[in-house]
This record gives sequence, structure tokens and C-alpha cells, in this order.
Amino acid sequence: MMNPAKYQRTPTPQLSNRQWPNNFLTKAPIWVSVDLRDGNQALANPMTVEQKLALWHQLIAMGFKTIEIGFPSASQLEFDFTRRLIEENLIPDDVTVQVLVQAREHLIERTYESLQGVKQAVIHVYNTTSIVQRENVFEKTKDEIKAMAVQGAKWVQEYALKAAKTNPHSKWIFQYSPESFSQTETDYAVEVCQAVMDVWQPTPENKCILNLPATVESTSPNRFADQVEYFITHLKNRESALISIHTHNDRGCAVAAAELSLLAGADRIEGTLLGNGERTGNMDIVTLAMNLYSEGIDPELDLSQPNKWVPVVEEVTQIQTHPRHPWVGDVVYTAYSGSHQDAIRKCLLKQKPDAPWNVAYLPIDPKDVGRDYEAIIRVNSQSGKAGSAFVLAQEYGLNLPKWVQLDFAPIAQNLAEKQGGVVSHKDLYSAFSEQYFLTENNIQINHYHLDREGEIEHLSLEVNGEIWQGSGTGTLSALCDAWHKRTGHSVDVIDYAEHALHTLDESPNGEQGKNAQAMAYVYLQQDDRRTVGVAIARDTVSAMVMALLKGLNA
Ligand SMILES: CC(=O)SCCNC(=O)CCNC(=O)[C@H](O)C(C)(C)COP(=O)(O)OP(=O)(O)OC[C@H]1O[C@@H](n2cnc3c(N)ncnc32)[C@H](O)[C@@H]1OP(=O)(O)O
Ligand SMILES: CC(C)C(=O)C(=O)O
Ligand SMILES: [Mg+2]
Repeated sequence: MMNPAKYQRTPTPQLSNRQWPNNFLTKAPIWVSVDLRDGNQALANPMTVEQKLALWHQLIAMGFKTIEIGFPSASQLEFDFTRRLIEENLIPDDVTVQVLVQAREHLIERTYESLQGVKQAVIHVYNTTSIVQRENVFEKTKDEIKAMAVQGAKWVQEYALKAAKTNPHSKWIFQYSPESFSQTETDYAVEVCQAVMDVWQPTPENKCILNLPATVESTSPNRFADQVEYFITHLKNRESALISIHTHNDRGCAVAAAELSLLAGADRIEGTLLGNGERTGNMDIVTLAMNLYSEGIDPELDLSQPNKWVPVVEEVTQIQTHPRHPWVGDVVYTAYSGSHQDAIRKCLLKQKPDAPWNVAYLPIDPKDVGRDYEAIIRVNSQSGKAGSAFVLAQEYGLNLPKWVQLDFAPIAQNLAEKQGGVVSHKDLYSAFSEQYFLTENNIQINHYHLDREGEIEHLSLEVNGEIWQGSGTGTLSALCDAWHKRTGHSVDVIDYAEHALHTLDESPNGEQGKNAQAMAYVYLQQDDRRTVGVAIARDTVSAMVMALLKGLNA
């Protein structure tokens, strides 16, 4: 049985003059991928060294400059992976590796051992400061927990000095996390971090990193931002620390919390690609980076080819990407519903290549992340005329006039209802051509002849072996006249449209060349019936004649 009385709100500081809601983001934060550590520790089957290497290379290719590679003191595999990166010289000069360790001496010692010969590394030490863990896990007072942090900071510093004796060229950067910061009294978190800084004595030129985790997300993003703003504004020597944020997604708001933390003054964000991580995951760097991108901010990560990096992430985590995952899911740029399709089609027609992106229902240009417009609109039973028109235009170059779109809509709808899912482009085109195109089986036109006499055109045409003749102010009206003479029925052309159609033709020597054909559409009124005819032919007149004949016989 559900019982909300069982739960209570995590206390967060009362800010009387909070600033973060007034701020805007203007640049990307310092990104830190923790896929190889936090992401990895959440997997039922942790990554092998080879899988870690595959992901490492991918992260480098995407532009990450700090990568938490693991917990080298935790297992031989983690240790060996660290050694492999160093010994095989796989760490580019502009990339810094980061490693996690508890505030325990033997683990810190082993961590430095794993890093022998590294050019530069972040030693990330943590201990929890949260109320629940102080009371129930560590059974320690606030002062005792602070002492653990101080002791950890001292060991980190001492072992760095020892390492400098054998490897004077290694540069060490110190990072401390008050684990479960978001479930810690914020003034106490400041006190602990201040004590750690007293040990490390960082300066603005040689900063330490203070990483503030929402280890378990337990407040709303605005209250987490309050915690961060309180922390930053109460830290004495803030200019000597980089403020880093590490959120988890228990309430589904890890990205929002990180984004608001940046408004509150944070410099650096830790997270994973697509949000793999403990429980509901770590903060998804892809989502946050793309959020910035969609507001015109350079994310300083290359996320343009999800088709390359998503499979790597899926392979090492054995987790499939949700089709509606923000920015990169399979269907996130696809519209099935009629009014969305209509709006997208109209906006895309108006979108100028160099103008700011201004397309309804598409927050970014799908091409930026390697998506074709072809996949944007898929026709099913929820689609309207615009969906079919878009597909036939994108895939087959047909610019259907609105009256053809309207005429074809029920046919496409019928097909979608019969098939019960998405109608393939091919099926849609077949339905269209079956409905409208004139084929040689229907009618054969052997030749036609046009003569102009002043304003009047005379048309002579052989249809299925019979000669038709008529006159009018143009080819269409001459043809309508010929029809009237033959059948006694009058026909009016309500509308007419034509356009060139470029198709690729294969020449006998195998080379492909462009071939222009003519597409014609006619909209006719015969007695009380309205019909549509469409045709493709070598020249405009033939297309017009054939379209009209098709319309007449529809
Ligand atoms: C929020 C996070 O993501 S934190 C990172 C979590 N990641 C991992 O734990 C993965 C790697 N960890 C491991 O492989 C193992 O935990 C090891 C090898 C590091 C340590 O293993 P063990 O020594 O067997 O201890 P175990 O994991 O059970 O840790 C519990 C002990 O460490 C202490 N401890 C836990 N965290 C810390 C810390 N940050 N600093 C100091 N002590 C700590 C606990 O109080 C407990 O002590 P006790 O044995 O005296 O009761
Ligand atoms: C070790 C820390 C940074 C962590 O992963 C967490 O608190 O979530
Ligand atoms: Mg974490």
C-alpha cells in the first residue's frame, strides 16, 4: 500500500536572495565523462579491458578532455586498464584521466601505484557526508566524518609527494566529493569542503576540484540549485576551486538539476553518455550538451554522429537506447500525426539554408545529428494529406498540388488502416501511381499534333487507334473540346500544375546521368464529378495530354 506519510522532504537552505533564476547559460561547462567508472559500476557485467578501451577511444573522438577511467584500487582489471592507457601511451596530451578512491590509505596508495608514469591525473577522493549514512552506515558524528575527509585529503597529498620522488613529471590535481551532498546539510558540506581545502591549500592558479553529487536525487532541481548556490556563495576561497556537479536521475531530473546548477555558478559537469549509471542513471551528458546546442551554445563536444557512438555505448553497456531518448532516439525526429506533418512540411519549405532554424516540432535540424529528412515523416493512420505529400516529394520528387493531396489523402488513409502500421514509401508510391498514373495498358497515344492559328490551338491526337480533334485557347482546352466532340460530354479544367521531374538514368556503359521528365496534374469537372489525373512523360504536352486522359477516364 502506498503511504506518503512514510517520506519527508530533504531539507535544503532557505535563500532569501537567490540569483540563479536570473541567469542564462552562455557557454559549455567543463565536461567529465564518468562512463568508465560510475557507468561501469552500475553494470551487471562490468566492462572488459577491451570494452573499456573501445569506449575510451570513442570518448576521446567526441572531444572529452577529462575522463574518469575507473577505480584502480578496486580490482585487477581496473588497475590493468589504467596501466594499459599509460604504458601504451593512449592518453593524448590534452586529455586528463581521473580516478576514484575512498578515503582509505591502502586504496590511495594502490591508486598512485596504478598511475605511475602518467602525465597528469585527477585523484578523486570521497566520503559520504549525508545524514542517513553518518547515522546508519558509518555511525559517526559530524566531526568524525569531517575528520575522515581531512585524513583522506592528507593521504592524497602525501602519496602525491611520494610519487613525485619517482615520477617528478606527473602532475596531480586533487578532487574531493562530499558524497550524497544533496542529502547533507549544506552548511555542513561547506564546512567539510573548507576543511579539505585547508589541507590542500589550492590557489586560483592551482585549483582543487570540489564535486557536489546528488548521489541519490532527492530534491527538485530548483532546490538542488539552491544548495549549489548556497555552497558556492559560502565557500571562503571559491576562486581556488572548480565547482563540479554530479547528479543522478532518481526523480528523472538529473539533467535539469545539472542545468540549473550551472546557472547557480558551477563550472564543471560529470555525467555519462545516454545516462547509464547507478539505478535510474547518471546525468546524461548527451541531453545536456544538446540542450545547450539547441539554444545556440557550442557544446564543445562532437555529438554529430550518433550512428557511430550510440552502438559503442550500447555494446559496452548492453543497454538499448530508448527510441524516444532525447536528441538521439530512433523516432525523435519522426512525426506520425497529421497536423505535425503538415506544419513540418510547410516550415521546411520556408526554411532558408543560412537562416536561423525555424521549424515547428523539430527543435533542431535533424541533419545536424546525421538524420535525413526522409525519416522525419512516416505515414500511418494518424497522418493527413501533408504526410503523404512530404514522402512523395522527398522520395519521388512529386510536388503534389493541394487538390491532389486532398484527393489522395483518403486513399493513403485506407492503405494505412488496412496495413495497420507505418506505410512504406514504396507502398505509398504504388498506391499513388495505381490511382493516378496512366499506363500503356489503359490508353495508348500514338502521336499528337498541335497547330497554332493566332490565339487558337488545334490538336489532333491518336488515342487507342482513333483520331481525336479539337480546338481551344490552349492545349488543355483543345483536348477538352476533342473530348466533347467525341463523347458529347463537356469537361472543365478546374486546376492544372506541372513540374520537371529529375530521375537518375543508367546509361548502357553503367554511368548514371540526370534525366528530366515532365510531371502534369489536372483537376477536372465532368458533369457533377470531380476527378484528378496525373502523368509523367518525356515532354510537358505529352504529360498534360496523358494526365487529362487519365482524369477523363477516372
Ligand atoms: C556513490 C559512488 O558511486 S561511490 C563509488 C562506489 N564504487 C564502488 O564501490 C566500486 C569499487 N569498490 C570496490 O570494489 C570495493 O568497495 C573496494 C575494493 C573499494 C573496497 O572493498 P572492501 O574493503 O571490501 O570494503 P567495502 O566495499 O565493503 O566497503 C565498506 C567499508 O569501507 C568503508 N568506506 C566506504 N566508503 C568509504 C569512503 N569513501 N571512505 C572511507 N571509507 C569508506 C565503509 O565504512 C566500510 O568500512 P567497514 O568495513 O569498516 O565497515
Ligand atoms: C563518488 C561520487 C562522486 C559518486 O559517484 C556519487 O556520489 O554519485
Ligand atoms: Mg555517482
